[in-house]
Amino acid sequence: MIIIIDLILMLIDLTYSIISAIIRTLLRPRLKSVDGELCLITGAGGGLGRLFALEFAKEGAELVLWDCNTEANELTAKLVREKGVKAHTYTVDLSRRDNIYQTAELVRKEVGDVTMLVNNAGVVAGRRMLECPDELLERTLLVNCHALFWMTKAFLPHMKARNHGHIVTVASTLGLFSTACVEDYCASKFGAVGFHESLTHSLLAEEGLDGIKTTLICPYIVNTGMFAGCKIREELQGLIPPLDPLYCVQQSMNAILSDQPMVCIPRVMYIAFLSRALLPWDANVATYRFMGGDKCMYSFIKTKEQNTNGHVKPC
Ligand SMILES: NC(=O)C1=CN([C@@H]2O[C@H](COP(=O)(O)OP(=O)(O)OC[C@H]3O[C@@H](n4cnc5c(N)ncnc54)[C@H](OP(=O)(O)O)[C@@H]3O)[C@@H](O)[C@H]2O)C=CC1
Ligand SMILES: CC1=C(/C=C/C(C)=C/C=C/C(C)=C/C=O)C(C)(C)CCC1
Repeated sequence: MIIIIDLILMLIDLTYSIISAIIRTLLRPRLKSVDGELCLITGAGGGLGRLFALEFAKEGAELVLWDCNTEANELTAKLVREKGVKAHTYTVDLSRRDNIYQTAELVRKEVGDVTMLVNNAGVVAGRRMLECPDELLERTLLVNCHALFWMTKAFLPHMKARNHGHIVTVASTLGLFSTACVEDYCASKFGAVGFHESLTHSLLAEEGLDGIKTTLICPYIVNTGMFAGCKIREELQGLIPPLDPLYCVQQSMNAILSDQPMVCIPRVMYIAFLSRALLPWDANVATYRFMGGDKCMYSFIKTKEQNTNGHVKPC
């Protein structure tokens, strides 16, 4: 008998979530205020990270900016301060767990408890696996995936103590479906998606933690330079163009500020995600070949080779 009641309650919940998701998609959802929040952004010296900092500053959040590139990070801080917002910079190598924990402690002492965490920093080896130094492949996993564990372990306890906070994971569409020649990146982003989802389930399952929100962001190619050269079949490029970084960040901000659990940017990427799960493997291979998704990284790898001259930029 109880199971029947539970089943009816579950079906009501399910219908309600579908209807509210549709309404959220069609109407403009109410956005929360982040005025007075302490927001930490990793990779703040780079493309999306800097734009996230500027958007959060516009919304009135105080900022803690982490990057391994001190100069680029200071420039972000300068731009943020010009908006009359406080910004605190830290030079951190996210591939080093000890460095993350030490810097987190320093932030707690010098600034206070972080209430919003935007795990944005990411790297990609950009070489064919068999020709790539092991350390470079390993670095992708450390920065894009392992660092999520250490960041969460460092900052979640204080959010839990106050039942207040928000953890944002900037993953990728390549965390939902994959392509050739980016094994390190796909493994790390699939890992990031899995980590994020499990963390979200853990928070939902624990009583009294309804004040801690999570958002997973899965963008397609963004014109920041990170994936310069990556392209699909020429005739289809106009149909699914690379994203403008500001558009990507504004769409992400809408998702974050409306406490949306996940967003694919652009929305058409949900179709690729769904077809990966629903269609037979060979059917996906056929659509990849037709759309140029199978070899989309070839020119990226070539461009990266030319830009770096075969050298690895140390963090
Ligand atoms: N660009 C794209 O097409 C897409 C990007 N994404 C994801 O979005 C996020 C942001 O990407 P994007 O802005 O394009 O990337 P960028 O390379 O422009 O910026 C990344 C920033 O992170 C910093 N960083 C790299 N490694 C470390 C490290 N070990 N410790 C601390 N900071 C580090 C970089 O510093 P430095 O410059 O010195 O290396 C850089 O400032 C990433 O997670 C990426 O995977 C998702 C989908 C598409
Ligand atoms: C594989 C594939 C596609 C191409 C996807 C690309 C090119 C994704 C690039 C993503 C990047 C660069 C993410 C970075 O984090 C299509 C055409 C959508 C069709 C379905 C299969």
